[in-house]
Amino acid sequence: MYVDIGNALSSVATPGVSCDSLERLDERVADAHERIERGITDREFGYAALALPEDTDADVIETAVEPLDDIDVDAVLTVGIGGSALGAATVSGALGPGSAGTFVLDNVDPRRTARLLDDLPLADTAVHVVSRSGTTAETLANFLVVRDAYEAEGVDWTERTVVTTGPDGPLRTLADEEDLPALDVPDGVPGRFSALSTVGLVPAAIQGHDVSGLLAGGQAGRESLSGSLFDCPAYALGAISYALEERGASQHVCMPYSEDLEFFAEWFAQLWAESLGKDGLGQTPVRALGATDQHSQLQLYRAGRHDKQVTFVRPREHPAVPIPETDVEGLSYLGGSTLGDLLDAEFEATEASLAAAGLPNVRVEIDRLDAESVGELLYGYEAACVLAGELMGVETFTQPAVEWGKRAARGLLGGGEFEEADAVAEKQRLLVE
Ligand SMILES: O=P(O)(O)OC[C@H]1O[C@H](O)[C@H](O)[C@@H](O)[C@@H]1O
Repeated sequence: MYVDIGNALSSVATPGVSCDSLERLDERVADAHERIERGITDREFGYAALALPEDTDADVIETAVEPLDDIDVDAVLTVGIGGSALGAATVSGALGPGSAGTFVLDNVDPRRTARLLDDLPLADTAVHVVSRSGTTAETLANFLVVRDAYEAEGVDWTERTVVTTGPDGPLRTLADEEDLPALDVPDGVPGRFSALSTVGLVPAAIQGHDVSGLLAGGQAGRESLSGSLFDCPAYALGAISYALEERGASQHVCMPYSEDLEFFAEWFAQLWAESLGKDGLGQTPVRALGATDQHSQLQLYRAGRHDKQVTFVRPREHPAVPIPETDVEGLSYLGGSTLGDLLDAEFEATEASLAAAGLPNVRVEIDRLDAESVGELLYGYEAACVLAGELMGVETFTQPAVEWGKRAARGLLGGGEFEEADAVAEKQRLLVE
């Protein structure tokens, strides 16, 4: 992974702004790096995520999905939500379908769920049900609906299902009762940091992707961590994002120039929002796609309120799709190029346009969309996020605000006594009166 913060540095280095000078910032990166290293070594909660490339056993994942070889798997359906869905969606999205298409049920929208279950060839569809807690209402409800659809078609779902969950909870009970292949979530790793584990890699294994390569890429990211933002791409990204946030960049636009990285932008949104949105701080993540969103959002980024950091994410190599020569007047300039050339030109023009307008932007590149590069990209963003959290002084690995809503929803559905549900009921009562 390569990170170029050149276009953002001038914003940070502007004299008189209430932001650390670069030198001081780098000293703080060195301190934070020491803290992070201690956390990784001791496998402390959260920091353990940065040890996943070493701790995840590709063989365990590959062995768990072996029984699926007896079925001609055409599709893999992930049933999970948040960190239990987005890592897998990102990996599979970035690497492409491999031997089976991937689908994700991470919402309880009845229209979408019904349509998806109607369309999927269930006899040839493997299901990966993931919930770290084993209690998340959306995931368990969707799984019950999926099971029912298999039974209605007379297809044995138990032969097609792999579960990944924690040691307790209803999902673990169900896996035990039905004798399903069940993988453990890694200890001490919050869902949004678990892409490079059983949580994120099962669909990739079913699709025949190179799970060891993904972990090797993560390990390259691990080995690149060092005590200076000038030597470590991940920390350059984390430190500049922190510094820009301090300077008013309250929004962080993640703009991949690759359709296959669209899920990556969604994964980034959860990582950044849940980890850093605390104590009145944090950057609101915004998802955009190059070149498409140049034609819808770029006007705002360049000429609207300068409260944004734009981070471009792109592979350096593209498959060659030549644009045919034409003698149509006004189009001849396209002939002889490839779609990749055009995409690159669009990217470079946009980057220059934002820089010329003084909007800080960062460039994150990988060589190509292969297992190693994607593993390194995911690891690099996680390390960037952990570093930014250290610099901001927030509790990166918790999400109390999300949990309030989860408890309230369960309470409202009769899933136990929850004070939060009482608060919602009281608010509804006041609205009615
Ligand atoms: O994996 P689960 O326990 O089902 O949790 C799924 C998701 O639930 C919540 O929304 C949390 O805020 C997320 O961080 C988590 O990834």
